[in-house]
Amino acid sequence: MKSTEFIPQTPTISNPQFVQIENLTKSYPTPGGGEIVILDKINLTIREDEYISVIGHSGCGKSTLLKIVAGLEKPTSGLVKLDGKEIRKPGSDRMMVFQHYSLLPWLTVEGNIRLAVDEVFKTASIIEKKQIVNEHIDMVNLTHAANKYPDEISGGMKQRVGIARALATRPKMLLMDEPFGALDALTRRKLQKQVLDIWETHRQAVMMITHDVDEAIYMSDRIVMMTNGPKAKIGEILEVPFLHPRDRKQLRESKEYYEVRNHALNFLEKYFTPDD
Ligand SMILES: Nc1ncnc2c1ncn2[C@@H]1O[C@H](COP(=O)(O)OP(=O)(O)OP(=O)(O)O)[C@@H](O)[C@H]1O
Repeated sequence: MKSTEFIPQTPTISNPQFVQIENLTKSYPTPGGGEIVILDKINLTIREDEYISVIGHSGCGKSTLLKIVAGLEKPTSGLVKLDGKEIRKPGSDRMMVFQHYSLLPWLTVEGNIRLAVDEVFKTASIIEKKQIVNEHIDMVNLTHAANKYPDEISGGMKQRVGIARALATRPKMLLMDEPFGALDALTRRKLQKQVLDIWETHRQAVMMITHDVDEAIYMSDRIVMMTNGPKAKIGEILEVPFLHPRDRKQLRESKEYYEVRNHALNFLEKYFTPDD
């Protein structure tokens, strides 16, 4: 028996209202001098260790919602709080992963991650920073490519660098906008698993936009389903009734998986418009 088994485990209490989106509305001006309401009175809370997916038809305002939580856009009315504090601008407590990798081409894999670590851990020693960088390169299995430049690695590897870069700054929340959307099917599956493995060991709040219902079910605790825009609302929130860690094959063998899947697909179908 390992000695650690005698150590009493302190139950971790996760803040159920870590992220609070309250009555959030977002409008944009129209060329005619009016305004168009994109998001209409959105209310949502996210737990400190919860993985949320957001699905909805193209143009309904998913990215706009994510950008407001990131602090890149301001709500027209309503607010978003993170850990009790109102979000007014971007901060290192929230990191984003985009569909397109946004790496600096003149820096190596290590250099790209190092830049973010230097920016956030200003007072850490060189050795500490190097350790953080190496740990995260290793976490996404890129140690062999640490000295390569972005144009020398594949799309999947670039996305792993983007994920390692976001995680290396130890954010309280990870915001991902279709992070696997640009990848081929096999790479996408591998990276979904890798991200889920990392999240299962280092739980944090995640908000991920996806168009893929299977991805949402495999990865998230709840699926936020948005109605079509303009004036998009949260139509329904679907609980995903599977414990972590998850195994894709076991999920597919369960009847509940298809119930959840059909429920989500029926929701999307209901809001389908022919020009989608
Ligand atoms: N800066 C802006 N000014 C005016 N309108 C905008 C602006 N940004 C987004 N919009 C509009 O807001 C709506 C929602 O856009 P958003 O990108 O959030 O949708 P989405 O659900 O993420 O779409 P997709 O799934 O296609 O990425 C769209 O009609 C878009 O044209």
